[in-house]
Amino acid sequence: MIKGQKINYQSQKISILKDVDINVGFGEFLAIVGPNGAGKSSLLNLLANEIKTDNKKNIQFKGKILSDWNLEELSKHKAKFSQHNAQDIPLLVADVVMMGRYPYFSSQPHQEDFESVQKAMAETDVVHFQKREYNSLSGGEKQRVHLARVLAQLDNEIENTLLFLDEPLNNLDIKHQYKTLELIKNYTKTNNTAIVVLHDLNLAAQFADHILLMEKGSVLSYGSPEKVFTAETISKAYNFPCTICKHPVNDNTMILFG
Ligand SMILES: Nc1ncnc2c1ncn2[C@@H]1O[C@H](COP(=O)(O)OP(=O)(O)OP(=O)(O)O)[C@@H](O)[C@H]1O
Repeated sequence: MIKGQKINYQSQKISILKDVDINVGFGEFLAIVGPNGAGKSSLLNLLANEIKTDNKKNIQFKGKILSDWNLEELSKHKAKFSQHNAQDIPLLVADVVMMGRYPYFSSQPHQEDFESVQKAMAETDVVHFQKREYNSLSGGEKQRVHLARVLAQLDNEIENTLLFLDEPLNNLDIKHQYKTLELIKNYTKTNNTAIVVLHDLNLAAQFADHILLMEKGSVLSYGSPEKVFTAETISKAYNFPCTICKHPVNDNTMILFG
């Protein structure tokens, strides 16, 4: 679906990404993890075509160089949920979700746009807020509205779409954290791909197919949760002690800190 070789990125002469290799397939759930400042958001922004750089020739999306894509066409193949969503949008909730449909109509939304909005709002449990002012919602409720917006953006006939999510669990209560990860997992089960920045390593181990662990702009480890999440690797990345064991219920890799 998307691959990049030796991705380097610098801003204001500071090197932010160094020789990052990445290859994410159709139907894959990739979690990008790592300590603060490791370069996770920068990598996501670069892959999502949201950073202006000359260095995009070595990123290919669906077999075509990322910078060669027509932007309108690209917006129907991939969507991105940002870490810092706008907190002040003077619109009703349903109209914020409709923003995801902008690539599909010019002046007035069509019936299918309204249907996509309703479907996406149901998936993220915000239907009951749809006529509320977006600005009146809580932080977690606003997050779910933006999640609905990006889902509505990718509700189309294209076979393999790609969702980028930068810390989608911020502000969410435990039930909505799990519901969101289950939603992303189900999205990947129909051959779509999700690349998700997560801070909770145990949730990453439980839901992701592969983990990309970053440290200081480079890839420290990349592979299955069992391969990446060793006590030695995690302690090195986070400079914090941990123990690895098996989750007593689902047998997934479990990390205990301290
Ligand atoms: N435009 C910029 N100019 C200078 N430095 C930058 C710029 N953008 C990012 N950085 C720096 O690059 C590093 C990586 O930032 P990035 O936001 O990608 O990290 P992150 O892994 O997503 O961190 P966090 O977990 O805190 O969100 C940080 O040290 C950050 O301060």
